[in-house]
Parts: sequence; structure tokens; C-alpha cells
Amino acid sequence: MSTPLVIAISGASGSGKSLFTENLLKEFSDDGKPVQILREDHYYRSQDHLPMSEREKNNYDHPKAFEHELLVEHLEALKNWKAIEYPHYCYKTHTRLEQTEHLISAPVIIIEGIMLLANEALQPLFDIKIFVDTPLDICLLRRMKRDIAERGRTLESVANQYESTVKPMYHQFISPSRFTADVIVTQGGKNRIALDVIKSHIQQSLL
Ligand SMILES: Nc1ncnc2c1ncn2[C@@H]1O[C@H](COP(=O)(O)OP(=O)(O)O)[C@@H](O)[C@H]1O
Ligand SMILES: O=c1ccn([C@@H]2O[C@H](COP(=O)(O)O)[C@@H](O)[C@H]2O)c(=O)[nH]1
Repeated sequence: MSTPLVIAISGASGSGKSLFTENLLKEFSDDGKPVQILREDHYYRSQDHLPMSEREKNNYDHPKAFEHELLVEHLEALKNWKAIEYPHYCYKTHTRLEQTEHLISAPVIIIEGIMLLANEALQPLFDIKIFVDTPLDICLLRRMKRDIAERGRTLESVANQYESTVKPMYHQFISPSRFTADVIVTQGGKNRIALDVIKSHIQQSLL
């Protein structure tokens, strides 16, 4: 049996990574090809030991906020057709959930997240590296709507976090990581041509 193909999808928060991933997944679900999806956000470090007031102050846009060591271990296991105990994370309480999910490997593994291309230890595990490149003002507007609707945040907290960590860390870590990508996707999660090109490359690799 051949080694699973691992596709990393990165870019700023609100750039359209999740939508692009969902749309790519649909392409393969329609064709009946098994695909497994992972999210880097699930690997945010557990903060059970900290009070809520401290958790709220954390810099979630620094590479150290993620347990990338565990993600490396999990991707290596999946590449060897082994199952993993996939962590789950809660944005409202800023910590890991107690329950994990038993996840089996698949011929295509897609992982999406902001810091994937900024971490050297992860690079050898990726077969295709994609960067979703969306202007930051559009990312901010999308993030505002989403974080207020889905992640229990206020307009003020989103704006403060954006100025203090999201924007500076984007310029320090995420934006430079685009140069390690194989493909840069403009127009966010709905770029039909990018989806077709990537789908066809994956199909060729699976032959
Ligand atoms: N090309 C697009 N056009 C319109 N809305 C989009 C587009 N791409 C993403 N969105 C919307 O923007 C929000 C953030 O996108 P998402 O994929 O969650 O970003 P990310 O995963 O990069 O943080 C979502 O509500 C999504 O539906
Ligand atoms: O507890 C948390 C954990 C993360 N965040 C923010 O989430 C984004 C990354 O998620 P996307 O789905 O790519 O937007 C990151 O910019 C963190 O700032 C958070 O606010 N709280």
C-alpha cells in the first residue's frame, strides 16, 4: 500500500483555509476517495492549569501556542497507516477538551492551519504545501463576523486581539511562510481553478 499523501493548507486567519479545505473535500467525497481532515487549531496547547483571565491574554498567533511536537507524531503515525487520538479544542474556554477522537488514516490527508508552513519540523511531512493569500483587511472582516457568531467574542475583544497579536504575528511568521508553499491560492476558499488544479495533481499522485 502506498504512503498517504499529506496536503497542508495555510494562510492568515480568515483567509478562507477552512472553506478551501471543505471544497477540496467535496471534490473527493463526490469521487468516493477517502480523505481525512485535520486542523492545526486542535493542537493548541492545553491551558487547564490557567484561570480564564490568563487564558484570554495568551498569544494564540505565536508558533509556541501549538503543540507541534504532537502534530509531528500524529502525522508520522498517519503516514504509516496508524490511527491517532485526535485532540479537540474549545475556542470559548481556550483549552483542550478531555475527549479525543480515534482517527484512522486515509490515502489523502488534508491539514489546515495558520502556522503549518512556519514550522521546520513539519515541512518534510507535507507532500503539497498550499498558501491561501487573501488581503488582511478582508481576513479581519471575515474573522470579526465569525468570531462574534461562533467563538463567543465581542467586537472589542476581536479588535484588541487583532492589533496586539494577530496582525504583528501574521507579518512575523505567517506571511514569510508563503515562500515555502508550492501553490499560492488567491480569491480565498472559492477559487475554482485552484481547486481543479490541486484535485488533478492529487489524482495523478494517487495513480
Ligand atoms: N471567497 C470567499 N468569499 C466569501 N466568503 C468567504 C470566502 N472565503 C471564505 N469566506 C468566508 O469567510 C469566513 C472565514 O473563512 P474560513 O474559511 O473560516 O477562514 P480560515 O479558515 O482561513 O480562518 C467564513 O465565514 C467563510 O465562509
Ligand atoms: O483560544 C484561542 C485559539 C485561537 N484563537 C485564534 O484563532 C486563530 C486561528 O484560527 P483560524 O480558524 O485560522 O482563524 C488565530 O489567529 C488565533 O488568534 C483564539 O482567538 N483563541
